[in-house]
Amino acid sequence: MAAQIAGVFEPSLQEKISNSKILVVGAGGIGCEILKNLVLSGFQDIEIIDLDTIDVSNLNRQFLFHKEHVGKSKANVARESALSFNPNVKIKAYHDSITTTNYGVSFFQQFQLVLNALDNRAARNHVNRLCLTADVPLIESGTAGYNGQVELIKRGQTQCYECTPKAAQKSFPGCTIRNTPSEPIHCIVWAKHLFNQLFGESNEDEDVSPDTADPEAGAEAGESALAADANEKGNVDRVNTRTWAAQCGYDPEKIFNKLFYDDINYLLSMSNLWKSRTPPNPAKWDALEEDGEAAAPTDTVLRDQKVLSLTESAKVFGDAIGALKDAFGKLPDGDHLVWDKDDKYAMDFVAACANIRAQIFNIPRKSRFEIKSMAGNIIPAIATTNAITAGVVVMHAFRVLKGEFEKCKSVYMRLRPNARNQLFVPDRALNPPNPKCYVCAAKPEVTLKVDTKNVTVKELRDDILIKALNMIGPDVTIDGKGTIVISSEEGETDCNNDKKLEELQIVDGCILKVDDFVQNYELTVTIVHKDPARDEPSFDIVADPESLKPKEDEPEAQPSTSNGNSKPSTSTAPAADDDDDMCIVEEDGEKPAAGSDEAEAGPSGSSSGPEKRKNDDTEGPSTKKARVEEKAGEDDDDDLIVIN
Ligand SMILES: Nc1ncnc2c1ncn2[C@@H]1O[C@H](COP(=O)(O)OP(=O)(O)OP(=O)(O)O)[C@@H](O)[C@H]1O
Ligand SMILES: [Zn+2]
Repeated sequence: MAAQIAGVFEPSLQEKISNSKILVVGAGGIGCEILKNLVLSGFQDIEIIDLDTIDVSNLNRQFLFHKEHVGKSKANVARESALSFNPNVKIKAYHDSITTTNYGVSFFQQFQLVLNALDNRAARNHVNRLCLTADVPLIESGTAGYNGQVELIKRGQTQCYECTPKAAQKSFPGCTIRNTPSEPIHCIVWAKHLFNQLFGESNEDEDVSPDTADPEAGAEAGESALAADANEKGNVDRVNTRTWAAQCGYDPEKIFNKLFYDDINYLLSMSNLWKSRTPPNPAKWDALEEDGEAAAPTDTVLRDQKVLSLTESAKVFGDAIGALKDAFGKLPDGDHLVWDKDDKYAMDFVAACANIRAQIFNIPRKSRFEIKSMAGNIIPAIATTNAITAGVVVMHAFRVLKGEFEKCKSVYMRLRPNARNQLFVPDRALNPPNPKCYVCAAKPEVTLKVDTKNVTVKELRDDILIKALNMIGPDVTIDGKGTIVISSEEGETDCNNDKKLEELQIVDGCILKVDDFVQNYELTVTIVHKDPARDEPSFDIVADPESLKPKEDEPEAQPSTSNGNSKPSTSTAPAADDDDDMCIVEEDGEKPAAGSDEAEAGPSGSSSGPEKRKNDDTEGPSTKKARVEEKAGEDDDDDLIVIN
């Protein structure tokens, strides 16, 4: 191993490599490469954590895993395979999520360095917070296709992962999904929601029935649209969708007619919606056979590539419902299916429903392959990008161990050389912390613009604090009064769950103190009431209260990257006047010295091996909902910052 061979590294680094304890979070595409690099570099004490098991689709690039490992823990198998390179290394593997309470601040404090090799924002945010609290340097990395990025996060010296707002997660307003879809993706999202309503973890926000509370439908929704059926929230849930489907024995014809005929007629009766839109055409099961088209193709290639007709989609729909009903029936009571694009019937179901709904709403239908990419938000994973990225991560690790933080400038990998002929573009300098960051600032605070009349305490906890602000178990008190609104102790404040915020005096101007014990994170939240318009979310989080001031006070526009991440004004753009060589530039214009550890360990920018494209069925298991959402909306621009 390199550190054990005299002369490869300078002696002080050699010693640090041998004596440092390193945590690798994630044993996927980048994680496998990092672990191999660490072991071959001579690290002696490594811990690795991954919550997932090995999928056959990982094998093309996660080279520590082989066919016989499919279904086994990624962390454990990665450990075993890495030990085969060097059985003398101490590697501890955890088959677990890093976001559980088992891995608190004291766990993180054991390590000299943490290396993230994750694929979702929620876990990244969490590790970011714990490393800040534990004051352990974190090297964050990610790839998206041919693009990659490595950055150092060090408390007080660099930006943290949450210093700059990330591109908003691609989500769609409920009434567009439920009432007025206009793009294929709207139908795909609706179909995934339907899957959950029938077989998955049902979620009130994922209702698929017509929404009579749609402000655009106006008063008419109440008059002519069978308002008697609507519940107080305006949803047509005469009976819970799953209960109803179970009562009718998951009969495909009945389900089809309810979703695609009755509900569509209901929507048609909300005539305000169709004043400036093409109205939908309800479809009836009986009428389909007359279409006389061939049965759905059984050949897999054809099945994936062909754009199925309404009749063909209905056939696929029927078959999928039958298979999913059987799978659901075999689960223990209270358990549910999890949508997975690699599960044939789960995917068939979504593709068929999306296409049937698209046809009804005069939206172009898509092939199963296209729907799968959109539903799974797939960006191809490229083995070479992962390998190069992991190489840069470990080079940064060496610098961190040497205390050379200023040399750990963020590095961006691109598909094509830029004007300076660089494939690896480093920032000019470290990006300093954003003093207004709602995570790493001395006194983190945000302004929450929220519909205090309609948003409930439960929504404040689940949708805002946990989902949007990425907390694990928040405790919330009203500042000044000390009233406990939300407690992380189970059941303690359940009586508040369904209360609207204003009922608890959480109104315009109110200040909340939020404390997440697991993350050791305290946040001050100032409430600003808002009345959302149609298609507008019921809340916005504004990290910088200055931006609420009138426009004339607005400061100069901040530079932003192509994915919408705006950097603080102190941030630096990738160096424009660096050396022309296709290598990582150490300082402006300075190349790694031949024979230095960087030169030895560094990836050669122009030596990309054959690129393996991710095949179409490579997304990880769907237990990782947040991951799927995260990838949505990311573009493939050369300037890309984020991250697979
Ligand atoms: N909270 C978490 N705790 C531990 N490991 C996590 C957590 N969230 C994600 N991971 C792991 O991070 C790894 C990221 O690797 P990668 O991006 O290659 O994903 P993948 O699921 O292996 O591949 P793909 O998504 O491309 O099919 C995965 O193995 C995933 O299980
Ligand atoms: Zn920050």
